[in-house]
Amino acid sequence: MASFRVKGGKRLKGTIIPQGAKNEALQIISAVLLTSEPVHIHKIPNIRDVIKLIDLLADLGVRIEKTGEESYRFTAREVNLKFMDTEDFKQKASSLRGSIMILGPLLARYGTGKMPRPGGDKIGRRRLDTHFVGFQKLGAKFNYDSQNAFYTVDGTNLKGCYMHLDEASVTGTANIVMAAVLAEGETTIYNAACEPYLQQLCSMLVRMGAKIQGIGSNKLIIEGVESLGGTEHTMLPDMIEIGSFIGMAAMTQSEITIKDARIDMLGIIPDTFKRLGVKMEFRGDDIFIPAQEHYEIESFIDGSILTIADAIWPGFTPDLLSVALVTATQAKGTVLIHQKMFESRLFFVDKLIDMGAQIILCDPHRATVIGLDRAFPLRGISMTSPDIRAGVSLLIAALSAEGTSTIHNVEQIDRGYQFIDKRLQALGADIERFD
Ligand SMILES: CC(=O)N[C@H]1[C@@H](OP(=O)(O)OP(=O)(O)OC[C@H]2O[C@@H](n3ccc(=O)[nH]c3=O)[C@H](O)[C@@H]2O)O[C@H](CO)[C@@H](O)[C@@H]1O
Ligand SMILES: C=C(OP(=O)(O)O)C(=O)O
Repeated sequence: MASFRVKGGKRLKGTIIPQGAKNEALQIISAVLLTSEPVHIHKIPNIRDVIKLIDLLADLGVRIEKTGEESYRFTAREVNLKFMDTEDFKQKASSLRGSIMILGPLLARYGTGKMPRPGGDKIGRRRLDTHFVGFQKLGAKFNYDSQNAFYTVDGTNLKGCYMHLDEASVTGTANIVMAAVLAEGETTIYNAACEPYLQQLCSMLVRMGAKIQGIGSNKLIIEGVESLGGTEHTMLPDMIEIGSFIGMAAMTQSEITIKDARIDMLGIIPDTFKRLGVKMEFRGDDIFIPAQEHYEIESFIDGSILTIADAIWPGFTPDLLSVALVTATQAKGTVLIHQKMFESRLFFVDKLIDMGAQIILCDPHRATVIGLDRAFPLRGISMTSPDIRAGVSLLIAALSAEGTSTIHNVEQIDRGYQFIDKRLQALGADIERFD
């Protein structure tokens, strides 16, 4: 288990370039299984989950060539389906969440797919019903071996249909879209998720020859095609990283420029941090965050306490609520943070409280933060990162705190943030990794 030692209280300064988006990468890399032709992908983040998925594809027989620092060419000419029956597969596929998205492409192209219960953050119940109900509606047979926690889908003649998803699941929508693009006839997916990750996936599939209408909306209409061809794709900058850097800059009173942020694809993220009082300027496609000693949380128009809640896109992503929460700890004012989707994602606030933050955990979904307005700094402590986004929020708290903090289990942070210690060192942070 690796750890970070962080000496807090230093102001950071400089420019940071966001990595390619983690959750987009997991979809896009799974989609290479849909074609026998090469798919050349750029801006692939060098993070644990993505590397694990690439390894899994290599084990499935996909030819993988590294063509640049962040570029790979994938050719899934033949796929070794037998690998899915091995212990090795079970162990590797169950270690990340994104692996679930190889099922849709394998079902579409080979009529079969298998998967152990996938891993990912332990942030509450993470059901997969939407994925499997969608496959079944397309005509696949589904089996769940509860003793071994192993899912199987089979169906060689998928047929398009109308479906209304029970929830707008991000990975579920990606999986069903990837199954439907090669199904016979028309599939309508209503209540589809439409995060930028999905917009990017659908646009790539269209470049590969798929017929998809409604990209960016919650109603996708897909006309199945016989086969798909190769293409080239570049990942968007990671919007969750960008939000994390905005929060970090505010908390540490740092002047930071986030380069090439694709502001047009960030949705409500910048405005949400602005409501916490964080000042920023858009300079072309860069986000400039000035060093700010004080920032003040807005109230609602009627004077009541601001609520920041997560919602499916185009709402505020749940993956940035922990960062919004930590950012509020040094603001002036009060905010209610409401995590609607996941029930175990706010428990990390006990560590922030140990550091001196004023937070009331109302219930597993809601926390009220009473900002300190820098009346005193947080103090460094020793803590363990429970999940990827709580982990980065604790890191932000540690960077702003007085004294030294130790954060254990930083593999959780490495799942989603590329070389984060080195990139923060380049901005002047005093952070050191040790085993
Ligand atoms: C690899 C990947 O891409 N992971 C992301 C993906 O996970 P993932 O695709 O697993 O998450 P889902 O979109 O399926 O659902 C997330 C949670 O929200 C609940 N839910 C979802 C939709 C809805 O309309 N109502 C509702 O309550 C689900 O029951 C579940 O508990 O999307 C999540 C929600 O943005 C993000 O936190 C994860 O980072
Ligand atoms: C919850 C997340 O990831 P995963 O779905 O891979 O666990 C996340 O990226 O915040």
